[in-house]
Amino acid sequence: MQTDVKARDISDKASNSSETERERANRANRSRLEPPVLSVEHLSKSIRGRKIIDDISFDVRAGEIYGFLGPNGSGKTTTIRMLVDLIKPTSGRVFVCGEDVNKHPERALRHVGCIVENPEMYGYMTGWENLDLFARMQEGIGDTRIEEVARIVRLDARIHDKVKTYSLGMRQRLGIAQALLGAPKLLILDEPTNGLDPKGIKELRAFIAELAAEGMSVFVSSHLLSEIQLLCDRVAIIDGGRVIAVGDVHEMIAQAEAHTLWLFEDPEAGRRLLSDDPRVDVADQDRALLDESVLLALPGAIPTRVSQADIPAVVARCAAAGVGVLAVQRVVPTLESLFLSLTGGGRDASGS
Ligand SMILES: Nc1ncnc2c1ncn2[C@@H]1O[C@H](COP(=O)(O)OP(=O)(O)OP(=O)(O)O)[C@@H](O)[C@H]1O
Repeated sequence: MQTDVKARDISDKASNSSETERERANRANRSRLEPPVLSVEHLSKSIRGRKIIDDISFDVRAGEIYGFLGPNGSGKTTTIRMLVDLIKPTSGRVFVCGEDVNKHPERALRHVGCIVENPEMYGYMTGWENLDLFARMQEGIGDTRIEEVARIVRLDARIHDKVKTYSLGMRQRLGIAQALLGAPKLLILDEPTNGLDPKGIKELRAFIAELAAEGMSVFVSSHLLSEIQLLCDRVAIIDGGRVIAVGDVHEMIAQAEAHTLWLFEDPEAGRRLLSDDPRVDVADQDRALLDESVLLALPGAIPTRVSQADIPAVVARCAAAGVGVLAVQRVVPTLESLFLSLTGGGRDASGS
């Protein structure tokens, strides 16, 4: 099934950048009229008779941050490797800025900066020396551009230090700086937040938003819905090698059934009240598929399905019965529960 969710206006995802929401929405509207920067058409890949990628299609527009979301092993890296001609598709085509990646890789890939897996950097050399080494492999990239990319990824203050003294986040950003050297129109990042601490993730998010604000398209893969939700305009969701949905991630989340967590002074009395209430469906703890961080934040919380409109009346009923409500929290669905709502409950790795 392929669900195409109508694109909506862009919200405040780029709050760390200098671009206002209106400017961002205008840019999104303009870019809808332009030809896509990346077009993936019916791409498939079989390895030793096994279909790893099965007929996937999507477009990425100019200046768009596009999420490629799927669980481990769903086929994200294999797809990205085909996007940049590291492996050949079994069938289907990929176009970058209108150029066929398979037929004219050099012409197509001069518009692309990419990090697949961890970029190789030399620890005994400085950040600058590493960038300079890559710059020499391409034509027309001088010191000014190296300075520029170091500034973009916020490494300018440490660019002359040895890479072995860098944190993981700094190495990651140096990798992105390298990918940016040739001023690509499309930046492809495979799970860029892997291994980063919250500060590193926040910084990465901020400058990806800035790059997009300046017109670059960014294609980011992740297995974390929350990450994609914070970063991306639109998303393709991949599972078992098939794209099961394409569209606006916020709309998808809004349409997915959210859980509501309840925390009571007396959990047993609270559970009895909720179970008796026809407006509330008390969810099975194990099947609630809740985000671990939410469960940690609310230990003892009871997961339910309840319409938002009914919550005040249910809270009032609890209060009238003398059962104190400590907290009521709507939770963002996990990738797993989003899958369930997109596939109508029938998640099947084969996609059939
Ligand atoms: N060269 C290969 N030979 C056989 N199977 C492969 C090969 N490359 C990938 N696969 C299989 O294809 C599937 C998709 O792998 P892929 O690495 O693309 O997924 P992914 O979504 O990037 O996952 P992860 O986030 O864990 O890297 C997996 O089942 C993997 O085992």
